[in-house]
Amino acid sequence: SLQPKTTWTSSNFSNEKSGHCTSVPRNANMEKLRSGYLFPEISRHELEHTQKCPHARLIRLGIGDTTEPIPEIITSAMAEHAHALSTVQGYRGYGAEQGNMALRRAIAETFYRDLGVKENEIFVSDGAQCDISRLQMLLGSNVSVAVQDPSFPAYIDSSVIVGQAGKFQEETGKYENIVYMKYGHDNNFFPDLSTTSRTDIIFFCSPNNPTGYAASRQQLKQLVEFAKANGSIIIYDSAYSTYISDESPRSIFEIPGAKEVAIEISSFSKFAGFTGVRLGWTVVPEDLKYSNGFPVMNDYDRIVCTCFNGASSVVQAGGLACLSKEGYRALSRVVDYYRGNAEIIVDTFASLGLNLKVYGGRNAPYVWVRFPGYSSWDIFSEILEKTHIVTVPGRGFGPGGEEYIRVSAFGHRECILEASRRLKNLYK
Ligand SMILES: Cc1ncc(COP(=O)(O)O)c(/C=N/[C@@H](CCC(=O)O)C(=O)O)c1O
Repeated sequence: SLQPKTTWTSSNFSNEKSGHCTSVPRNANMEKLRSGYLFPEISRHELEHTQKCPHARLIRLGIGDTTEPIPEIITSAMAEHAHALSTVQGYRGYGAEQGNMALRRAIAETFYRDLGVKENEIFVSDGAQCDISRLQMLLGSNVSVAVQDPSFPAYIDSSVIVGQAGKFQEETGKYENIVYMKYGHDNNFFPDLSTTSRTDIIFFCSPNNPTGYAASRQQLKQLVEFAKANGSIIIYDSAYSTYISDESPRSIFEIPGAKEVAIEISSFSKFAGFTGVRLGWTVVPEDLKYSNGFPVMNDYDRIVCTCFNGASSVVQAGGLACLSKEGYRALSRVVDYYRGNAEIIVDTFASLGLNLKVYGGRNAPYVWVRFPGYSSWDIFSEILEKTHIVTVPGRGFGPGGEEYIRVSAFGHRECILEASRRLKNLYK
């Protein structure tokens, strides 16, 4: 249940000293963060709405959180492992910080077969969001960063927290020292690299959150060449790769030369429903070297060993079951179910006849809807107030998201159909 949680930020905290204060100074980087993290903010708006309309049946198409049960073959593998911990012969303590070797091998086999990714280059974790922060610890504050605009907010917020960013500029809605690679309907959803400044790190998400766009092979070749020419490292987020239904690359390592310039993070959250179970992985290729020739993988291994004691053994048993033939087949049916939801959402907005433009939903569980001339927070509020449907205002993903909303396809089918009916009643 949603508890009222005030997120204390610079904007809603007054500096009056009340009661005892320590002498510890606040981290100046935390001061730079402009508002609460986007998704708890959405939850806060949702809570306020339910308090205002206690009888409304809310439909949550905001935070990209899975809703369908995990197939029995996977949950029973976790239960079996958990029960074995009650026996002398079955009990296990700390595992390898890098992950269970059988699981690392299964990830290599399932997602990187014939791509030359080896199991020792795969680091199992408690989720991609956590790995983003561990990678930021690895990189430190003296690197320059580029992000897509709009983009998943964790890249920017973690860059601010570790000190890579300068001050926030109210007038542009951007942080200094971060390069925002604008992309959208007017440039085929891929940034113009010919006008993009060089940075040490390039965060790139495909299929993209929030736009749902999957970069083409040609575009990713450009990205790899751009990174190679600039001596940059790509951090490629493939959390939604299992939703790709066309020939778009599922991994950056499908692109020749990528192992010398890219790290890939991914997750069990969106294809296995592990958003609350917590399991992900990061690929750091042996060929990826710092400017002094030192392998990045060695330092990432040190970060993992020092700052993380490995993913839960129970959850890793579940991960292994996900990648079994039967488990993966069962999960593919769930991914198809969400794809069907996305199709209904795309058709709904396309049918409204307003001057709006509908993107995404084909290779990702997100539909990206543009209401030209409207503020995305106004659209978000109008839809919430008049249809009790939660979406995410595009502006929350960066200045490039203005005029858009993101609609998640994660939901029970009857909720998606009801949302479709309500939107048609509102706008038709
Ligand atoms: C591109 C991308 N990468 C990583 C994640 C989080 O992955 P996990 O930490 O493995 O669950 C996400 C999760 N996104 C959800 C949930 C966000 C959240 O609650 O932090 C969303 O965009 O609604 C993501 O979109």
